[in-house]
Amino acid sequence: MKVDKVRKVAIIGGNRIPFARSNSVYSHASNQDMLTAALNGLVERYKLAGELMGEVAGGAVMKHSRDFNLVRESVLSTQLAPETPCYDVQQACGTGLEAAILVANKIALGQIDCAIACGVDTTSDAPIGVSEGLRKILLDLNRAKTTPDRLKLLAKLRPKDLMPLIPANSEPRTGLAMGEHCQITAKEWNIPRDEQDLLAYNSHVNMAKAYDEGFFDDMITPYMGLDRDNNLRGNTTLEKLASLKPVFDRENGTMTAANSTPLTDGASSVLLATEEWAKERGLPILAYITYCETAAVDFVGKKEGLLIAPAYAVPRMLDRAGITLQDFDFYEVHEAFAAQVLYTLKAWEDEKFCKERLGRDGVLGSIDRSKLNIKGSSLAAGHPFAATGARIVHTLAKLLNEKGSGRGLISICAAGGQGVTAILEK
Ligand SMILES: CC(=O)SCCNC(=O)CCNC(=O)[C@H](O)C(C)(C)COP(=O)(O)OP(=O)(O)OC[C@H]1O[C@@H](n2cnc3c(N)ncnc32)[C@H](O)[C@@H]1OP(=O)(O)O
Repeated sequence: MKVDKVRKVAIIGGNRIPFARSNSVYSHASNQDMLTAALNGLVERYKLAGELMGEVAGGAVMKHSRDFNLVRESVLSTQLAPETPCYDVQQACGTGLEAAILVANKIALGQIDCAIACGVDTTSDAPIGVSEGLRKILLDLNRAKTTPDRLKLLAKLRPKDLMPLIPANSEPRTGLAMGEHCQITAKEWNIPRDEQDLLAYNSHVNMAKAYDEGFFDDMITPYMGLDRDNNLRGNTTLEKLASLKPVFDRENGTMTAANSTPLTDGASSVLLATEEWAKERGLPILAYITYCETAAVDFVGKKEGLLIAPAYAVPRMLDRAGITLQDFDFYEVHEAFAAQVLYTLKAWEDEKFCKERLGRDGVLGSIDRSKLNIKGSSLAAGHPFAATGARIVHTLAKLLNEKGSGRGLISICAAGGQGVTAILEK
C-alpha cells in the first residue's frame, strides 16, 4: 500500500436520538428504526442528502439474525447515496468508538475522504433464540419433502426444546453479569458507596444543566415524542441515591440501580472527514481525532477485573502522544458503572498498580475531577451499548470546539475485558 502522507481527520459533528430506558418509549422500535432515525437527523443537519460517503461503519451489540447487514440496511433507508459502502463492526460497548477509529484511519491514509461512524442498541427488542434441539428440528423440517417426514420430525420435539434462549447481560466465560464483575473489582479497589453515588449524582446534574443551557440542541433529533434522554433525573438527590439497595451483591455490595447504567435503547452517529472535504461543503470542524489505543485484560485467568482494560490502554496512548494524564482539558470516561470510573482513576494514582501492572517508574497521577464528564455521561444519558461511542465523540468534539483549543481523552470499557480509548484535539 502506498501512503504519501497521513492526513488530519476532522470531526464535523454528529447526531443521535434521545436515549430511552429499556421497555419504555422505544420498546417497539428496532435497531434499524433507531439507527435510521439517528442517521436521518445527521443527513438533515449537515445537508448530506445525495452525498456519496466514503463509508458508513457501525454496529449493534444485540442483533437479530435479520440485522446481519444492519448499517447498510439503515443507510438504504436514508437519503445518503445508495452507492455508499457500509459495514457492521462490533466490539461490545466500544463499538461506536472503534467504528470511528476504523474510518478515521482510512481517512488518515487517504483511502476515503469522509465517513460516518454509528451505533445502536436495544435491549427492549432483544433477539430471542431457540434451543439447539428446536433449531435442528426446524432446519430438518425446512428440508423435509413429505408430510409424514415432517410429522416424524415434529414428534421428536420435547418440552425442553421449546424453552426460549433469552440473551443474558453476562460474560459467557464466567456467567457473571457485568455488574457482578464490576462489584468484585470495586471491592478489591475499596471504592466507597458514597463516592459512587456522588459520581452518579454529578452525571445527572451536569447533563440536566447542559440540556437546560441548550448544549444538546444541535446534537439530538427528537424521536417518538422524546426530546431528552428519559433516564435523566436532574432533580435527584444524594439522599435518594443513598437509600437505594445494592443490586449486584445484595448483602455487602455498593452498586445500585442509580450508580449503574440502566439497560437502554438508542442510536447515535458522528461525521468524520478530511479538512478539504469539510471546507468544500462549508461544514465546521469541531476537533480532530489524533490518537487511539485498545487493550484487553486476562479477566478469565483472574489476573485483572473485567472492566479495567482502559487503565492499560490510556498510558500506552499517552506514551505514544508524548503527554501525561494531566495534559487534558476534558476527560470523557464512559460511566458503565460509577465504580468502574472510580477504580480506573484510582489505578492510575496507585504506585503498586502503575509499577507492577503497567511497568512504569511512577504513578500516572490524579486528574482534575472538575474536567470529568462535565456534560454528564452514561449514568445520566443511559447506555445503549454500541451507541455510547459516537455520543461521547460528538460531545467531546463540541466541548473542544466551544473552548476553541485543547485536548480531550475518551475512555470506554467493554465486555470481554476490553478497553477502547482515543484522544481528540482542537
Ligand atoms: C462495558 C459496559 O458498559 S458494562 C455495562 C453494561 N450495562 C449493564 O450491565 C446494565 C446494568 N444495569 C442493570 O442491569 C439494571 O439497570 C440494574 C440491575 C442495575 C437495575 O435494574 P432495576 O432494578 O430494574 O432498576 P430500576 O430502574 O427498576 O430502578 C430501581 C429503583 O431505583 C430507582 N432509581 C434508579 N436510578 C435512580 C436515580 N438516578 N435517582 C433516583 N432513583 C433512581 C428507580 O426509580 C427504582 O425505584 P423504585 O423501585 O422505587 O421504582
